[in-house]
Amino acid sequence: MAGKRKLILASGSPRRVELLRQVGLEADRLMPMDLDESPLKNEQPRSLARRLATDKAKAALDAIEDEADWKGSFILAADTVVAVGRRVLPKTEYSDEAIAALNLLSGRNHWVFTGVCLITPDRKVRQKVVESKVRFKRLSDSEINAYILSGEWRGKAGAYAIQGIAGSFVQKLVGSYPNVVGLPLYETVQLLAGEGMDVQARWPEG
Ligand SMILES: Cc1cn([C@H]2C[C@H](O)[C@@H](COP(=O)(O)OP(=O)(O)OP(=O)(O)O)O2)c(=O)[nH]c1=O
Repeated sequence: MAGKRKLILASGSPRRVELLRQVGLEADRLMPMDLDESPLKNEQPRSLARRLATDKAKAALDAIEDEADWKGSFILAADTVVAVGRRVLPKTEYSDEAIAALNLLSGRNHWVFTGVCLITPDRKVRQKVVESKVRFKRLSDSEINAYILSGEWRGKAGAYAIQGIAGSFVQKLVGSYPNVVGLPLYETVQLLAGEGMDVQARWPEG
């Protein structure tokens, strides 16, 4: 019966909705979960991505506790973390922190980790962390200033969005492009299918 279960996306991210839709999966419900996303002391970027994805999914599970119609749903959540070495870059809110982050990324490799958590209808908790290595070209001050004016860095992990102007900063990407945007598609669909979702039955007809 898991094939017919509903899918809750524990997210408020329009990018995650769009990425799921791209592979023929429409979430039946969106549940943005507002959590404190600060890293714990000495927490590695990969562990942070896994923990936050899991906390978002579990928070959604708690929230539907009294909703009989949604109890046996799949719950999917994700969290994307940008890191240089062990250092986690913030989701930038202010231009000075965005300038600092972009200077750090300039001419270097960094890692993007996206944690994905799936809670199954029988409440098993499945997790994956997908990593991608991204190399930015060297950014001049004038490029950084112009990028700041674009506003595309606002609220973004690592102060950039690869799906926008910053796509032109990327010299090399080893891993998964949708993972950098916010949801690794191959791994997410593997997780869902592996836990009994009839993925193809959800594909739209054209
Ligand atoms: C590196 C990178 C980050 N981002 C953004 C997406 C997110 O805003 C942010 C990662 O934050 P997340 O906490 O993973 O996601 P979110 O807060 O947007 O959504 P949710 O409700 O699911 O928690 O970085 C991009 O859009 N493109 C990129 O290339």
